[in-house]
Amino acid sequence: MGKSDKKRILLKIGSNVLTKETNHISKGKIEDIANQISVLQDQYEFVIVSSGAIAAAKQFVNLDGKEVTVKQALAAIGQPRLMRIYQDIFKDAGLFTSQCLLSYSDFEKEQSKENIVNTINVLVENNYIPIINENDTVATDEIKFGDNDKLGALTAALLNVDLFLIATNTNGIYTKESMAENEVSTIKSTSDISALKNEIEVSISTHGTGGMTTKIQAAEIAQNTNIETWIVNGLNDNFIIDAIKNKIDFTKITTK
Ligand SMILES: Nc1ncnc2c1ncn2[C@@H]1O[C@H](COP(=O)(O)OP(=O)(O)O)[C@@H](O)[C@H]1O
Ligand SMILES: N[C@@H](CCC(=O)OP(=O)(O)O)C(=O)O
Repeated sequence: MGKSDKKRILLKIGSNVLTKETNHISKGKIEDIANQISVLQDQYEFVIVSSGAIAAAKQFVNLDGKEVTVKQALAAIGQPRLMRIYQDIFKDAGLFTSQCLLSYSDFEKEQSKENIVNTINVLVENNYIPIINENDTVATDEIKFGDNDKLGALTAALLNVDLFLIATNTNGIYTKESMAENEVSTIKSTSDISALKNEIEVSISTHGTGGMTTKIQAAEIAQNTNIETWIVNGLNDNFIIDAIKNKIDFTKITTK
């Protein structure tokens, strides 16, 4: 089978977006993503890195304790539930889904890397959208640090995608001045990762999360393999299409 001439997008969707900042998975958000993929599918093919396993479990089960093993158990309970929600909603939009569970260490072994690429290529060629999450039973990196950004970047680099799109809950990366003044202003385009890191240092304490730091590290991994990263507000409907059409503010981290 020949390689398609479609542009390949690695779409990373964080728990904040998937839950629309509530305590349950938003079917409306998954519908929004499915509808956009269906509109774009003639020109773009998608590989998804999706968080949300723990959130999907928490909405119906309560396990005692806050330690990592409890989170791992919650992820094991929630992952099939999350996948069923994806499968049902994507099917209604005429799309097929598949699940791949990966961990960082898989990206350190040549054989595993080759196997990942081959499997994902067959899935995509046959129109089964791969939905990737960390294999939380065997690896705890992402649930310890609370983000799938690095997993998204490693996958984007391994697959040599055309675009790495991180869907989060802000209109991209804001300048530290604008955050301090409470009138946020998006950094629209830059290739200067170290300058971006400086913007964030102060902003983290303002907002009290390290969320953007891991996104910038992820963008750096992508940039090192010549891939552009877009950080887009996934809470808004139609965010992928609107970003492609340049109708919304978001941050582009361009290649050097
Ligand atoms: N300069 C900045 N611009 C935008 N958001 C920032 C900045 N610095 C820190 N943040 C924080 O990063 C958060 C996004 O990261 P995170 O909470 O990990 O989301 P996700 O679940 O999408 O991975 C924002 O909601 C914001 O609180
Ligand atoms: N892999 C886990 C946790 C990953 C996580 O929380 O990441 P993110 O929402 O991207 O910051 C899950 O699916 O719940």
